[in-house]
Amino acid sequence: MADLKHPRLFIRSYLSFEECKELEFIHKSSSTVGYRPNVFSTTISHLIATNSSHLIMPLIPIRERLKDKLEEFFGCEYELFVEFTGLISWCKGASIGWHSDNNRPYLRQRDFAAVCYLNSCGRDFNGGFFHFQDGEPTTVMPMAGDVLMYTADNRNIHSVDEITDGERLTLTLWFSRDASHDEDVKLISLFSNNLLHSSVPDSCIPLPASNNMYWFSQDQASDELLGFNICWARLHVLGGTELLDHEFVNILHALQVVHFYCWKASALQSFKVRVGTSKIVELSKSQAEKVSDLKSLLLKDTELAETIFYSLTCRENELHCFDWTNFVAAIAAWEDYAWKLRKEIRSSLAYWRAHQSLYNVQSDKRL
Ligand SMILES: O=C(O)CCC(=O)C(=O)O
Ligand SMILES: [Fe+2]
Repeated sequence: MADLKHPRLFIRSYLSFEECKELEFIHKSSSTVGYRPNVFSTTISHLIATNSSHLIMPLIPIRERLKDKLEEFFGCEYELFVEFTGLISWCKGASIGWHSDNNRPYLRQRDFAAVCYLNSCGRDFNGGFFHFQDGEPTTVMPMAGDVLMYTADNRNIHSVDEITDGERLTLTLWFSRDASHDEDVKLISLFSNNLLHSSVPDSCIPLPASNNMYWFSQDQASDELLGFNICWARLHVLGGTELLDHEFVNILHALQVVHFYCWKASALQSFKVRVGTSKIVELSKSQAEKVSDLKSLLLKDTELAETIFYSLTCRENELHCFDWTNFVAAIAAWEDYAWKLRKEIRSSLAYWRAHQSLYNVQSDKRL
């Protein structure tokens, strides 16, 4: 190990661009308001609770690779349990001062942290540099694919500068030596209840959680008079609220499909279309009224929503415009994608239950 005084590891380009994009899709279509101001998070238990368990499948091999790498580097093979896995984004105004990650009585079980950067400073957001108080590296400028691993104790006191623009996204994991804090055991029991004993017919349509999990206001204490529903806000910044019609069972369903379209279309380099060249489908009068009623109810502070969720690239005069034909194709592709993952999770669950551990069954040599 390089530095015993400050045990840490920084690896560039550990995750591929495609892995980052897939996790971005999952987060942007599933997040809830987070645990700190201007922070949003997607936890595995939330994915399970919203009938989106299958969306954890892309996380499983990444999580496993991170754990193996961390155990190897810090010399604690087979000693660690994942205590928490989450996709976490910080928007304009979010920051955190000097701290260590086990600095609260209820966080004492945390032994290590792994932070994977899923998008890039200067391109997707501004600000948000990571600093260690002592030792090398001192400062990390987050770039998509990079990973930072460090001990959760006071040998690695760190801070994150305020985000000044855009949305900074990470996959963050904490690890513990204490088996009673193994999140896998808790998650497997949630999966089992959800996927095995469900009385409702099998479906990939997400089910939104309670409204307060999606309600953002600058002052969390204020009531629902100001602020916005983050699902509506995310659709709004993509121009997608004009597309809502009978195709979508609920707002989360629309958000997943629209973000899926954004993910796949940008991979094909055909997503950014100059203003004026796209065909937008006109809604019927009654559909338009319904959307507008919902919008006024759920997007009370449009300006704030745009400040929080507009990406930097959106502002560069290049607007995201929808091509209706591609969009209809994306609806079908999203369904295929979801069912494929659903099948995978169903076939993995028996192995997970037997081992009480979430792992990549398909690549497992024991089979
Ligand atoms: O996102 C980061 O770079 C680190 C965040 C952090 O320090 C924390 O969540 O404790
Ligand atoms: Fe931290």
